[in-house]
Amino acid sequence: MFIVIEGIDGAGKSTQTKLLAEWFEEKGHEVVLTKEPTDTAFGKLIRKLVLTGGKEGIIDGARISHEAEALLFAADRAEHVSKLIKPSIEAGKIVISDRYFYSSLAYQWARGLDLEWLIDLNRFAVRPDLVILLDLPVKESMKRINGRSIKTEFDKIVELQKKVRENYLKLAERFPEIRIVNALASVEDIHNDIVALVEHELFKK
Ligand SMILES: Nc1ncnc2c1ncn2[C@@H]1O[C@H](COP(=O)(O)OP(=O)(O)O)[C@@H](O)[C@H]1O
Ligand SMILES: Cc1cn([C@H]2C[C@H](O)[C@@H](COP(=O)(O)OP(=O)(O)O)O2)c(=O)[nH]c1=O
Repeated sequence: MFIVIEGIDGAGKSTQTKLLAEWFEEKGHEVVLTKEPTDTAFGKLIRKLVLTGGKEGIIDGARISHEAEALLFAADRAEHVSKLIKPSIEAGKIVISDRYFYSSLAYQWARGLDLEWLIDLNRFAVRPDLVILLDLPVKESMKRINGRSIKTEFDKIVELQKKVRENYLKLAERFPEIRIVNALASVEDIHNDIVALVEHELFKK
């Protein structure tokens, strides 16, 4: 089974992926908890070039293009799918990813790239059984992020986060595997909502 948790920065993805992994482990399942961008060389390159917003991202004095950004995230994902996600699913493990293909659609589309191109670029990405979209207003997520020490370039741009949120909600209309969960609730209530969705998916299967 392959489950993805999506949402804008500060929605509660890392918090909920850990709780869901523990829930599966308590039921005796073997869980692979992963994230995008990954911690491989590709993920490190992305953080260096894209997320710092600092001088590392500058090549010949200009920030890398949005197209190059999208290609980097897709390259990281191609390795992630072939080396970790697919083999783990085939081995009968529960894979839970903090961000995946839908982040590329929501964020790079917000950066002005063509949605159909982004979907084509990621056609190799095996589709999850369930995608949990943690949805909340940006003013709340910003409050949560401000409590965090390290901020990425994306975190700080409120306008971008608003566009990303709108994009996610549009994607939820297009991709039936996406389920929207109210991320304004308490950590425990969100976890219970996610468990209810997972149980439904497990029994439905
Ligand atoms: N339901 C919640 N209500 C209030 N604060 C939360 C909730 N879930 C997470 N947080 C806090 O908000 C911040 C962002 O949570 P995190 O899980 O890191 O979000 P993300 O991974 O989506 O960026 C953290 O400080 C976390 O403790
Ligand atoms: C996976 C992915 C992330 N992103 C953005 C979303 C986040 O703002 C940023 C980093 O993701 P984030 O989840 O914050 O990673 P970390 O916690 O390691 O910093 O990258 C994209 O723009 N496209 C993608 O395909």
